[in-house]
Amino acid sequence: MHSEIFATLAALRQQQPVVHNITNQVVTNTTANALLAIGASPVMAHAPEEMIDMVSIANALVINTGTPSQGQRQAMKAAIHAAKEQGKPWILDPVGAGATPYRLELNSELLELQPNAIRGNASEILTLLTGSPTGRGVDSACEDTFNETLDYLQEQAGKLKTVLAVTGATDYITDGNRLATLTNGHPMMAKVTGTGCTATAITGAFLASCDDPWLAVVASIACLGIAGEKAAFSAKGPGSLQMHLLDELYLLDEETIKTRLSLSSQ
Ligand SMILES: Nc1ncnc2c1ncn2[C@@H]1O[C@H](COP(=O)(O)OP(=O)(O)OP(=O)(O)O)[C@@H](O)[C@H]1O
Ligand SMILES: Cc1ncsc1CCO
Ligand SMILES: [Mg+2]
Repeated sequence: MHSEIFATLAALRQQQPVVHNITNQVVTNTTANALLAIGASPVMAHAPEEMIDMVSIANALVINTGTPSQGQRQAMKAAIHAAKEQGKPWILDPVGAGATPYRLELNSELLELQPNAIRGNASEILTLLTGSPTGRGVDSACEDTFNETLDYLQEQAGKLKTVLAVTGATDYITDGNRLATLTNGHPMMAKVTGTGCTATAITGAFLASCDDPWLAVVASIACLGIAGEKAAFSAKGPGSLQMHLLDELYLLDEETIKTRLSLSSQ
């Protein structure tokens, strides 16, 4: 599958999609730089007054609930409605969905607006799907047992007509019919805040450049995992990992994807 993944990345680099992000205060800079490194054109905007105009110049919308204010909540809904009207894909990152009742309520509201894809860690995705909080803040607390719930994940993706991506040591991506399991990446990636938010942001770019949303999400998560494990070779710790990750996203080529891809799909 490496050639389909590279073709998807090549299409993204050719198109340089504009990706509109309504995201959290922690990762705004990191995710903008990751989008530039992979070949997209980021714009970060959350004033409710400019949402319709901003969506109209964008090719995809990324919604991340990491630091959700009341104003952002309003902006998110306005932007999502505009994206749906204009037939543009949008992706949800339900950051810390189970951390507080406010976050769970907001994320449940956003789920009802039918995202084209949803990416989170195991706790966030299970919280969102079941409505019962799990996890610790923005970090996952149920990854070890996640593979027991894969049938449920597939069933929910089919029911919600979306692509669900659960990331962690192993990444699972399903649209209800197809399931990809990826084991690229490196444990140090979890020691840099916002690597998951980066996964979601670049997935917005892949969704803009690929007609098959499942393939777009698989390609995105595979590219990040491969770039992350390569970055970890040259990194001394989380600080330099963050810097090397941007370089590896920028340098990613077909040969690297071919030799490093660790994916099974069914
Ligand atoms: N133990 C691990 N081994 C390999 N790769 C990992 C590991 N933990 C995370 N990753 C990779 O790191 C990236 C982010 O995934 P993660 O599940 O940590 O996101 P997250 O919890 O939403 O992060 P954040 O909230 O900080 O943005 C994914 O590409 C994932 O594959
Ligand atoms: C640490 C943190 N807190 C809110 S959002 C965020 C970034 C990782 O999700
Ligand atoms: Mg996250």
